[in-house]
Formats: sequence, C-alpha cells, structure tokens
Amino acid sequence: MSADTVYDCIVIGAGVQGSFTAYHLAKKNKKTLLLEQFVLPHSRGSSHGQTRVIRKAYDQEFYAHMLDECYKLWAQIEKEAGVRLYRQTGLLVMGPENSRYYELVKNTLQKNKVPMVALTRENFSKHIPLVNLDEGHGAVVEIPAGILYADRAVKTAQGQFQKLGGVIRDNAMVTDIKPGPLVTVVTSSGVYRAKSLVITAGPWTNRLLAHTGLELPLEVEKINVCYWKEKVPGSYNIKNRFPCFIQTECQDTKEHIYGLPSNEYPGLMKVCFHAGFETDPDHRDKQKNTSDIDILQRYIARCFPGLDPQPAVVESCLYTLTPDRNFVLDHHPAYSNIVIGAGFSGHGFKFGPIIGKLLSELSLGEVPSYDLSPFKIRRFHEKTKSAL
Ligand SMILES: Cc1cc2nc3c(=O)[nH]c(=O)nc-3n(C[C@H](O)[C@H](O)[C@H](O)COP(=O)(O)OP(=O)(O)OC[C@H]3O[C@@H](n4cnc5c(N)ncnc54)[C@H](O)[C@@H]3O)c2cc1C
Ligand SMILES: O=C(O)[C@@H]1CCCC=N1
Repeated sequence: MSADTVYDCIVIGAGVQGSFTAYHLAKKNKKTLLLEQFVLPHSRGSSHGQTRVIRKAYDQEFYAHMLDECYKLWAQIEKEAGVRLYRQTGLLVMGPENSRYYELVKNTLQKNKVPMVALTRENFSKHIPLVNLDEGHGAVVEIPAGILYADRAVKTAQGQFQKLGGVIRDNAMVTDIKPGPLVTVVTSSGVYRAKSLVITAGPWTNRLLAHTGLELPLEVEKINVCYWKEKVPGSYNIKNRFPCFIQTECQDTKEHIYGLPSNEYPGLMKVCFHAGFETDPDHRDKQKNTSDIDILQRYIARCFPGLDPQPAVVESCLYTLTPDRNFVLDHHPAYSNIVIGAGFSGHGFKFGPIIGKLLSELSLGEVPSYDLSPFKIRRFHEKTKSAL
C-alpha cells in the first residue's frame, strides 16, 4: 500500500476483538489496516494465554443468545483455517441454592434449552470426584461449554485476515487520532487515513479516546492468573474429562472463582479469582496485591483437596471493567465514523467472532445483527443523570 492509501477502515489494537473485527471487514472486501503497538504476539494486554472458557451460563439472557451464533462462527473459522480452537469440557456451575444469581444462571440454561445435568448432593462426588461442594450449594453442569485455545485463536484470526488481503502493522503505537470524514491516525511508524476507525485498544482505550475528547468509565485491573499443582498428576486433567468450573460465590467472597482443567502446563490446574486490583496498563508489574490469592488458597484447601493449596505459577493479565460489567459496542457520540469496542470486563474472549462481526457492521453503517442497547455509551450518562 502506498503512503497515500485511504483504507476503508483502520482497526486499532490486535487483541481478540480487533483481530476478529479486521477479519470480518476483510471478509466483506473492505481495505483494512490493523494496527498494534507491540510486536506480535505479545502478553501485555488481555487476550494472551493458552485458554479461555466458553459458556452460556450467564445471568443475562442476551449473552446466551449471542453465544448461539458465536459457537457457529468459532466452528466456521476452525474449518476455514484447518485448526482446532474449541474443545468441549462441560462447565460445572456451583453456587448457593438460595442465591438470585445462581438461580438466574440456571434459568438462562433451562430457558435456552442448553443441555445440562443438575447434580444432587448425593450423586455429586460420583460425577465430580475430588471436589467438595459447599454446604447449601447446588451444582449443574452445562454440557456444551468448554475451552477456547486463546493464543491460537488470535493468531488464526490475524492469519485469516492477512489471507484475505488485510494489512497488519505491529510495533506501531497510535499516538494521535484526527477525526473527520477521513480519519487520520498517527503512529510511531507512519500516518494512515481511513473512512472509518474502530478502537479496540483494551486497557488503553481511554488513552486513545482522549484524542477524541471522550472518556469512558473504565477501570483497568491486574488479574493474578494462578496455576495449582495436582497432588496426583492427571486428577483434574482435561483428558480425564474434568470440566471447567465457576463457583458463583462462597463463604469467602461474593466474586466468582473459576477454573479450567489441567491442560496447558502439565500437572497444573488454572484457578483464578474473577477480580483484581486497579493498575496502569503500562505499569502493571508495580501492582503487587495478592489478597485474592489468600482467598483462592482457602477455597482450594476446602473444595479442591487434590490440589496443593500454594500456587505453583502466577502470571498476569488485564481486565477492563465497565461499572455494569457489560461491554461497550457503539459509535463515538461525536464522530459516527469512529466505533468503539471496549470494556469486555473479563468475559469477552468467547464473544470474539461475534464482537468482530458487530463492530464491522457498525463501522460500515449497517444495522447490527443484535440489539445493542445493553452496550451503548449513553447508559453511563443515564445512570449519572438519574443519580442526581
Ligand atoms: C485472566 C483472564 C481470564 C479471562 N478468562 C476469560 C474466559 O475464560 N472467557 C472469556 O470469554 N473471557 C475471558 N477473559 C476476558 C478476555 O480475555 C478479554 O475480554 C479479551 O481478551 C479482551 O480483548 P481486547 O481485544 O478488548 O483487549 P486486548 O487483548 O488487550 O487488545 C487490545 C490491544 O490494543 C493494543 N493497543 C492499545 N493501545 C494501542 C495503541 N495506542 N496503538 C496500537 N495498539 C494499541 C494493545 O497492545 C492490545 O494488543 C479473561 C481475561 C483475563 C485477563
Ligand atoms: O468469561 C468466563 O467464562 C470466565 C469465567 C468466569 C469468570 C470470567 N471469565
């Protein structure tokens, strides 16, 4: 492409959401440029690591609805690229039987006819050995849920995008955005122009939006990603059909604790706390709070007796949280040819292919395939006004 190429669209940020957005735009024959500040692949944002959970067990039904198409889109890109990105493991959901949240999750699964098994206290340990169910808690297994191979998925979306003629420039940090009928994007390695711009910059979103006079209520948190050693290797292994799990709340915390079967590191199971500690994305290593690990240790000692209750490996990742934990998928309030995909609040990976499709639709001025009202920017202002 020559220096004065005008792209149909520039996408800023090559995490899962930007990579799938670029891929969908290229599928629609749009001349698309994907910009990334770091050399790819990297582990400084939110999309790195080997695995993520895919599930329909949500308290809000609109997520379960989007997941129907999402599973199809994951299968489609697997077929196109000839790679495996999803593996069914099932998802064990445990929570207090009298809690509203646990009830809503079960309702979503039932109403959407998701194949599931309700476990009783009597048959729980037969089906799920080496897990202790807390007193007063119920358990259901969402059968089709599973894991996504995260790093491989991001690489696949980028690879398919390039095969369709898309251009990726990594090591290209965006330092300025000049809105207009043609948007100008200034990077550390060149200046680019496009008819539309999609910002999928994860934890750095507000830094980029500052160039456009907008600030969203986003909080960036560092998550301690903990791996725990199996006392007997293989006891919680994916090959032995151990499922992913979510503990919706327990005596130590109202937050989710979740885990994935041992798979990525031999003999280690990933179990994490679904909340972290506020950080600056460029200085997350300075955030050293580990009080979440204390909670995990107590939980593991009580409920996962087959794991050593000392983390064997601790890595880090970033969440970008909105106040209501729903995503932002919207046009910029002042510039309709700038589209924002942000605030994926620690649960956005599974939606990558559908987010990409929706952001591509918004950037092309098409009617989005889903009702995007839960994801609109104006909900933040409405909240502020009604609080006054
Ligand atoms: C520990 C952990 C576990 C999770 N588990 C799950 C799960 O099980 N299931 C699930 O569905 N989701 C899960 N998530 C959430 C999911 O991973 C995120 O929602 C998703 O990765 C967000 O992707 P993103 O593309 O918005 O952000 P990112 O991956 O951070 O991508 C943004 C990109 O923009 C780039 N960028 C930023 N600023 C600039 C700039 N100025 N110029 C150029 N490029 C720039 C960044 O370098 C980055 O590559 C988890 C997240 C974490 C951290
Ligand atoms: O989104 C997911 O499925 C995971 C597991 C539960 C907590 C957050 N991420």
